[in-house]
Amino acid sequence: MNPPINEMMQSQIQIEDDRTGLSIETLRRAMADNLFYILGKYPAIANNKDYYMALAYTVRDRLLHRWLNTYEAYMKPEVKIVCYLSAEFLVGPHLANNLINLGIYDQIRQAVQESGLNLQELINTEEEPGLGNGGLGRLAACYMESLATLEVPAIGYGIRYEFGIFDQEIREGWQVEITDKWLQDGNPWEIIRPESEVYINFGGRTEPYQDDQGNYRVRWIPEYVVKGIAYDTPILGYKVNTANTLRLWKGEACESFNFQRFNVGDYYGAVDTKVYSENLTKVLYPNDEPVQGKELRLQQQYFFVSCALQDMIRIHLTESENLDNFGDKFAAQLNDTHPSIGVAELMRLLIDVHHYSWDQAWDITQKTFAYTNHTLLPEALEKWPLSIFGRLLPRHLEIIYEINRRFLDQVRMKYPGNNEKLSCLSLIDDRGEKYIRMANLATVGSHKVNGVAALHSELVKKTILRDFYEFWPEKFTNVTNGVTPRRWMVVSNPRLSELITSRIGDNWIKNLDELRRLEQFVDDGHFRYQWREVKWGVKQDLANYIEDKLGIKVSPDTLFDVQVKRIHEYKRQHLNVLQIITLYNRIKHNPNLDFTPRTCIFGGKAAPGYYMAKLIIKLINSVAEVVNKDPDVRDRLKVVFLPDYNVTLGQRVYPAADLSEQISTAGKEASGTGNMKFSLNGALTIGTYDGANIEIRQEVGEENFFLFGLKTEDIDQLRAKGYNPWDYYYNNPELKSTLDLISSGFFSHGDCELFRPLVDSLLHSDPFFLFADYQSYLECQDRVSQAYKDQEYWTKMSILNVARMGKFSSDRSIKEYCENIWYAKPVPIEMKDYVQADA
Ligand SMILES: [N-]=[N+]=N[C@]1([C@H](N)O)O[C@H](CO)[C@@H](O)[C@H](O)[C@H]1O
Repeated sequence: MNPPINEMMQSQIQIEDDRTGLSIETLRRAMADNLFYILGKYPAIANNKDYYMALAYTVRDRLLHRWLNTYEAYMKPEVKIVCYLSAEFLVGPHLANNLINLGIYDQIRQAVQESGLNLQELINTEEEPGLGNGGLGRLAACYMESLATLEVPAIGYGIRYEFGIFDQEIREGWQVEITDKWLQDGNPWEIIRPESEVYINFGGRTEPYQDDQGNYRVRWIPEYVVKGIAYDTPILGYKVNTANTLRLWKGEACESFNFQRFNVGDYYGAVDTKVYSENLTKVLYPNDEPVQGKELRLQQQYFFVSCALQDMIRIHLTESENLDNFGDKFAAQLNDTHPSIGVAELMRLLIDVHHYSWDQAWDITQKTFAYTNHTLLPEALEKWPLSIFGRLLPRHLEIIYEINRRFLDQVRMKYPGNNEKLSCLSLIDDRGEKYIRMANLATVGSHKVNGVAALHSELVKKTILRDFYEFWPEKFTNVTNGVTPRRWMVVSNPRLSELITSRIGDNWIKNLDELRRLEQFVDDGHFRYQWREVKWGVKQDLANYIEDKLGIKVSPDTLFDVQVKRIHEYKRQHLNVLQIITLYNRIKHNPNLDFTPRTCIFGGKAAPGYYMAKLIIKLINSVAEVVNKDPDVRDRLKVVFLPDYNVTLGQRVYPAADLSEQISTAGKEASGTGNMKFSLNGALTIGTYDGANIEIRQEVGEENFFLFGLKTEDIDQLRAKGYNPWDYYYNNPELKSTLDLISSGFFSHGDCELFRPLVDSLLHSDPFFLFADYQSYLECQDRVSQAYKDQEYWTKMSILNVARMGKFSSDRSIKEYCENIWYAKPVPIEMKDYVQADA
């Protein structure tokens, strides 16, 4: 017999309080309940991983109301949703960030403490989802967090790789890649959505036919079909009710087991479609920039994009008759060309499945899509051989031909008889083996194209997309990258955040321009003292981590000179090493040299197939081995390579830096985002006139930025008149002795061959102009050493750097995308109780 209503409501409210209450007692009980009922453990047999999971579920309970209220609010036809299509989302660990964005960090810390546990230890047990390579993937994550904090409806669409970016181990100085089993202990932050399944075709052929109304149509008869299943992760805004969704797709077999095959003993055949389908989303391609034209990569791209577009159409048709206003409901951003097949896929879905005319479909497509370019590197511009493309996506090839035919008709109109223009603008590169140019497809199919920093966007218009810019100047714009201050300041650097808040309140966390108010305290000696104390404390933490992980003793009294980012020749980690060897030589030649003690810290993964990048890692570790134990150096110079650099380690490193190395060859780093994270944590930048360095210098003031090196125009002139690295080698004794020391085998136990490929590449071609910038860099580093001696002066520059970095919040970037590209507006979420909630 059911209990009387109010008793039921009472127990319901009780349950509700248990699952959303924030009193310390309720939180403690919730953790204990989850440990028992979800993890099936009791304290005596539980470890930190179990407690972490129990806590994660406790926190998840306290965001579900926001999440479901947000989801429901977006289902209204008038609500425009931003869909961020990205092959990478480098979200980082969730727990600490969710506690900060829910505003419950202190309650949870107390509840965990009263349970006899340590919150930071539980936070450190979380395995981060490494679903990205570097800047592009992390930018997508910062943007998703800012979209939620600004209460802009958004869905992030991507791939749920079973194995993310490899874990990096360093063995005898060499990088070794370890499979990233991030899911092995389960993932409490995602919810599977079986009802979201969609079907994705591959291969086969197309067939024209006439439908019942006599319309000519085309059907696609695929060779095989894969099922796409969505896994949703909530993306919380900071202290708002909004919780947007990151919807990542996993490939599954339509039929996971074929009994007929099994019955005839064909055991592999019985599961091959299962293996094939799941392989699709098995692993992330570990290349940051250079593309690998592997068929599986194109399959991955088409898979998640088709899942996303079918899902968007399903959402639209739950509230609208047809897809006429699809471009008003959704703004789909192409995060580089990786999802650009979406242009042809939306055309296919609109024409073949929903029977729109070509022109109607094309209007909807161009209105829906916008494209962000993230790199100028020629080897990073995706182009697919027609052979692979046509075999895998026969219908899309037909559609791309038709898009191209109609587009080139327009081009002929504007440039009659100009075949050069036609072949430059064509979606098809038909010189030699034919290719589909994905950047051209993305540009033609989008209403807006943007670069990621002012210089980069100008170079996009002047170089790789020049002809398109001349054809459609109004399409091109810039949105300089940004980073979220929640993860990169509040979560990563609580001590600095508290010091800032103690002086200007905490509005800066949601309105980063407020940091400017710190300027009034730059002449306050006590504030500068507090500023240095915070930095010293964080440096001590990193020093402890380095000793614990690597057994290397470094002192927080030294200048922490840090370069962390993917290893790539254009990022010039090897120029930094040349500088270190030069400093070492100076000490060796004059041990009593007046030397500002320095700890040079590196971190970053090299793409497994990128030999030169791996050799650079080996060189860094080899130089470290010699310098760190050389008695003449007397600990005044230390070199450290931090293994397995990722978001979690970044959160340790950015707050601890004094000097941020942003030394790419001018014109090569589209933007950089690490540069912003360092500066927001009080590090001063030594950098070239490249990417967002330029805008950081403009904001913080030239006097608070250590600029060196050639600008893009200088590099172009040098290249034009013929650049001979040997000239620099013979005319600069310090450079020569530095190179000669490497060639002599001094850092490789006498093996002169080990680093020859690197030395030869520099002496014979030096494609990234290290020699040309070497002297300017060394002199700039001397200025840094001088400046660091005057700690009051350095602290003033550090405070001014933070105070003037407001522009580089990803909130500002998202506001620009909303105003100039997506035409999307905030939709504040009213919290409705699904059951009596007292959160
Ligand atoms: N691909 N890609 N490009 C990059 C980074 N490597 O991920 O995108 C990042 C995000 O836009 C940029 O900051 C960076 O300069 C650029 O090289």
